Amino acid sequence: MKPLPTKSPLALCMDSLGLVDIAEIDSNIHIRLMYAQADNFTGEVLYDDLTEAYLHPDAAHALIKAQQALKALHPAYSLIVYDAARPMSVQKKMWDVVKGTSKSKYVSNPSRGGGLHNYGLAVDISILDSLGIPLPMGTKVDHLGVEAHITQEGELVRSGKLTEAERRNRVLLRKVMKEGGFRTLPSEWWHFNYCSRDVARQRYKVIP
Ligand SMILES: C[C@@H](N)C(=O)N[C@H](C)C(=O)O
Ligand SMILES: [Zn+2]
Repeated sequence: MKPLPTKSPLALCMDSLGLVDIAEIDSNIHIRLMYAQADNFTGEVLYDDLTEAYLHPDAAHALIKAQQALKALHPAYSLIVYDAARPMSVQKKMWDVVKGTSKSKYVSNPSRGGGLHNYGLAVDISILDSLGIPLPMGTKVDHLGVEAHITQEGELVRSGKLTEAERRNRVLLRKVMKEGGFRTLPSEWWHFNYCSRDVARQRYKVIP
């Protein structure tokens, strides 16, 4: 008999908090955690023992609805998750990199309660085409700058910083995520919250 794969301490901690491994509930959603490699905005590996994407069950079910909405429109496309539940200990490392810089507005401050990732209620996500290649969205995921803002896409297209096809791809991502029940974040095309910060603080638990 094949032995069961062993889970890392962080994965077991996520399990113990009642979070769900997205791959276990929908194996068609791709997972590639961007903070498990050093080529992220911090320049450091932040998840040295996590390869799974976890979410609170409420957000996980919304994500499955979003994947179904995408498949209904484009059967060959699939969602790809770059980050999901994120411990507050990791949020502190991110914050230390940006605090006191112009990039601090792109990271939730842990001393103010952090953000929705720290409850397993936010996801960083994009769309893969039929060949498994991410659709062009105008910037890489986690580009901390105005080109990633969703509030100025018309102007970005007019000034040649975003193509019309890239804008349409972002619109498609927003459409299916909203159908799932997620909300957008003005400064990041890839980030979606399941609920407001107030609701998260009232009804859900922080991941330490
Ligand atoms: C750093 C970026 N990927 C991110 O997650 N930003 C949000 C706003 C957060 O830190 O909660
Ligand atoms: Zn995010």
